[in-house]
Formats: sequence, structure tokens, C-alpha cells
Amino acid sequence: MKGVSSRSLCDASMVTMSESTTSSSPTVPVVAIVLAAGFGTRFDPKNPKQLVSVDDRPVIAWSLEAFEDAPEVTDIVVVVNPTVYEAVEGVIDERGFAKVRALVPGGETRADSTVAALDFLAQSGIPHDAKVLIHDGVRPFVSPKIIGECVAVLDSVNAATVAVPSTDTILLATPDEGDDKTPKVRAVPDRAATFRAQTPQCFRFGTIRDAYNRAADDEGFRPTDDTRVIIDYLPDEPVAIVQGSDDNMKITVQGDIDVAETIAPRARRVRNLARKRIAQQMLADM
Ligand SMILES: Nc1ccn([C@@H]2O[C@H](COP(=O)(O)OP(=O)(O)OP(=O)(O)O)[C@@H](O)[C@H]2O)c(=O)n1
Ligand SMILES: C[C@](O)(CO)[C@H](O)COP(=O)(O)O
Repeated sequence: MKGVSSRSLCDASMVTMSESTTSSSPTVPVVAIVLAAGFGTRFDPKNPKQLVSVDDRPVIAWSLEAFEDAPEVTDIVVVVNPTVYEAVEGVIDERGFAKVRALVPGGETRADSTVAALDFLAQSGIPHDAKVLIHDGVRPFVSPKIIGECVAVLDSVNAATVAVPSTDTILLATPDEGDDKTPKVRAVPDRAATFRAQTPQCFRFGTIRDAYNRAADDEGFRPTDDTRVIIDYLPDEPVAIVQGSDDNMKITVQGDIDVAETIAPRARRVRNLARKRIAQQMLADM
């Protein structure tokens, strides 16, 4: 795999964020980091889930299109592994995703891949107060509304995550404990206080970079999301919750593709409607 692709991040388009969503705040780059460097061990490592077609288009194309279409987003960085690099690049070229500035090689874990993207942004000279939305490339149906709310909430907090209230009661367990080596329940939090994390997870660049820098020496730290890095390493930093949706599902196992096929037509309608609204707004502004 090539290193970072030749697309350049630091060009004028990094500061072209739409006036409509930023009237109350100075114009800063809004960068979507789309993570697509996973190996799909729970899905099928021989058939990368990022590239599987849902409603005739690869999962990664759905995810990238959401940010390409979002007027608030100025730049996209895609994190890839050697197995998917060429195919992802092909998708970007074929679909003309013009906001994609770079394909960055990922790491062994999701957190390593996030760090690779943050390092790349730092080397590119991104400002401290840039807004960064970190998204699982295998959550294809993130909506225009969720993206807009993620960008807006960063005017009031430095960190936020998309999440949905849990409808099940969540059990906190100690894995593989006792003689029988099975998990044992150790706490049952109030359901009203439990949410299921989704993505995007959204941060001011300086905040998430600081949190990951502090976590860097902790070798055993294996966070499954970016919010945990803030909670553990910047505990005084409030993390807001942006309302997610069940349609913003993550493709994890094979059965999720059938679910995704049922959501895809609805997601397509939502995106078409958003495109029409943007076009109408542009006409009205002329
Ligand atoms: N080293 C990694 C691991 C994960 N991811 C990305 O993080 C997101 C969420 O991860 P997950 O669903 O766990 O994907 P995989 O790691 O591919 O799956 P598995 O855990 O089953 O191997 C995915 O978009 C995945 O591509 C990544 O960029 N780099
Ligand atoms: C970030 C995430 O999608 C929030 O639900 C999730 O934690 C990713 O976990 P995975 O183990 O990488 O699937």
C-alpha cells in the first residue's frame, strides 16, 4: 500500500464551511474521518464488509456519500488497510467524492486507526479548533440531520457522541470470572442512564488529540470508541449526546446485511430529500 495518498489536505477547501450552519461561530475546517481499516473478523475477513454491496453500492460508498453531501463538512480523510486500499480508492474516483483529501494507512486496532488520522491532520497543520467527526465506515446510513447536529453541538462543547437510549437493561459484567470461567454480573445501571454509542463521535481537534496523546503510554488501553478516550483521560471534559437512530446501524456480522438492505431505500429517500432542500436553499440564496 502506498503511504498517504497524493491527495492534499491543506488546500483552500478546508475552510469553505457553509455560512448557514456557522453563523454563530468562526469558520473552521470540519473534517470527517471515515474509518475503513478494520479486518471484519466477525463478518468475514475474506470478504471485507466495507466493500460489500447494499442496494447495489458498497457500504463505504454509502458512508462517504453522507459526508460528501453534507454542506457542513469541508474535508474527508479515509483510513484504510492494504486489503481494501485500491477498492476504496476506486470507489472514491468512480463516484467523484471531491472532499476526500487523503487515504491514510490504519493500524491494528480502531484506536490506532483514529490516531493515524489525527497524526495526519496534525502534520497537515489543521487548526486546534477544527471540528472532527470520527465515523465508522461500516455505518452506512448516517443521516444528514445527525451530521448537522454533530457539527452544531461543537459550538457549545468540545466533545460529543451520537447515541441512542438503550431499550434493554444493560448489565455490567466481569468477563470469564470464577471457576466456571463465565461472565458474572457486577452492576445493573439505571436503564434511563444507559445509551448505545454510535458514530459519528465529534470533537474539537485539540481536545481529541490531547486525549489520545495522554492515552499513548497506556499500552493495555484498548478503547472500542473515541468517547472513552475523553472520559478516561480528560474526565472534566463534558461529552454531549446527539440523538442517533436505529437506522444508523453498524454492519458487524453477516446478518446485518439483510437489515441494511431493508433500511437502504429509506436512507436513499432521506438523502434525496436533503439534496433537494440544499438545491432549493441555494436557489433562494442567489
Ligand atoms: N484496526 C481497525 C479496526 C476497525 N476500524 C474501523 O472501525 C469501524 C468499527 O469497527 P468494527 O465494526 O469492529 O470493524 P472491524 O474491526 O472490521 O470488525 P471486527 O472487530 O469484527 O474485526 C469499522 O469501520 C472499521 O473499519 C479501523 O479503521 N481500523
Ligand atoms: C464506535 C462504535 O461503533 C460505537 O458503538 C463501536 O464501539 C465500535 O466497536 P467495534 O468493536 O469496533 O465494533
